[in-house]
Amino acid sequence: MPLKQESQNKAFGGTLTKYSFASKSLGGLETKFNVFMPAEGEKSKVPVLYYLAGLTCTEDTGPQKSHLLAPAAQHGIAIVFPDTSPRGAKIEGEDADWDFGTGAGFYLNASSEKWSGHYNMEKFVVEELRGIVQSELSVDSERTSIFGHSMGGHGALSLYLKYPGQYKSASGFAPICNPTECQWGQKAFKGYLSDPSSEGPKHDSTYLIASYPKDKKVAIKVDYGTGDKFYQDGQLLPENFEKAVRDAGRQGEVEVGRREGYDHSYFFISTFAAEHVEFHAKYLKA
Ligand SMILES: N[C@@H](CCC(=O)N[C@@H](CSC=O)C(=O)NCC(=O)O)C(=O)O
Repeated sequence: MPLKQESQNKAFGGTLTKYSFASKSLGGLETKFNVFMPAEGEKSKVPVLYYLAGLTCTEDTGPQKSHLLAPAAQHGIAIVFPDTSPRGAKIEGEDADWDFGTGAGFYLNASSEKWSGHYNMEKFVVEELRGIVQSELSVDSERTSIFGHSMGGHGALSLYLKYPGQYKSASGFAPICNPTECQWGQKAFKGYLSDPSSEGPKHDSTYLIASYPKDKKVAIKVDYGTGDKFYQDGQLLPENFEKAVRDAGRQGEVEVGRREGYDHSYFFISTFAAEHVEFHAKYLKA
């Protein structure tokens, strides 16, 4: 696999390395991702977390702003930080809005003809990047979990629920919990999906939780802030997800933290970063 190393920095006793490669899932476009590898990775394969960032972010936002590296180093866990969309697909309208197209891939495979050649972030994260990370880096892919922020929180929860068993646990910082019912999700699904009303629920955690296999336990953690303007504007809808969790009889398997006064920013994420890594460490190191 022609992985090109773009940069490397020593951090918290381990390394943060940026790689690039030409992605098949993204129609051959070059993509970049960062990997935090704790010191333990030099001697043996370590568990791995995928961090999916939100709208307008890149592969650099998480490592630079989340404060996730120190707790990951403490628990001996690697973190992979992919980009949030393909870049440079040259599709008309791709750069027109900050909440659709570039920087807004929504972690699904587009089914509409216009976008489906490149906008396949689901396949990219679940299959292609995971395969590359497993074959090229010192990680134990049997011990993989996923988390993310906002659009990336939607990605983490929905991919966890769509692929039972592939991820040991999932968590979201202010995740978009019910994309078919909020403006961000409706706009994305209308653009990327050829039949949003029938396909949308298949990418929506608030619906997916009901069909998760009954013989498997769910391990999900969500935190959101009451001072988050996107929560106040109805973009996140954690209450709808909580109701779906109750209806599915999964109350004991999903933790939802309502954090008084916190907003949508990386100050909120960094406040709860260590708690989320600790949550995942329980499942990754069980
Ligand atoms: N440009 C927008 C704000 C965009 C924004 O807040 N993006 C969030 C993710 S929102 C959901 O996915 C983010 O993580 N931004 C990066 C950061 O460093 O904060 C606007 O004008 O409102």
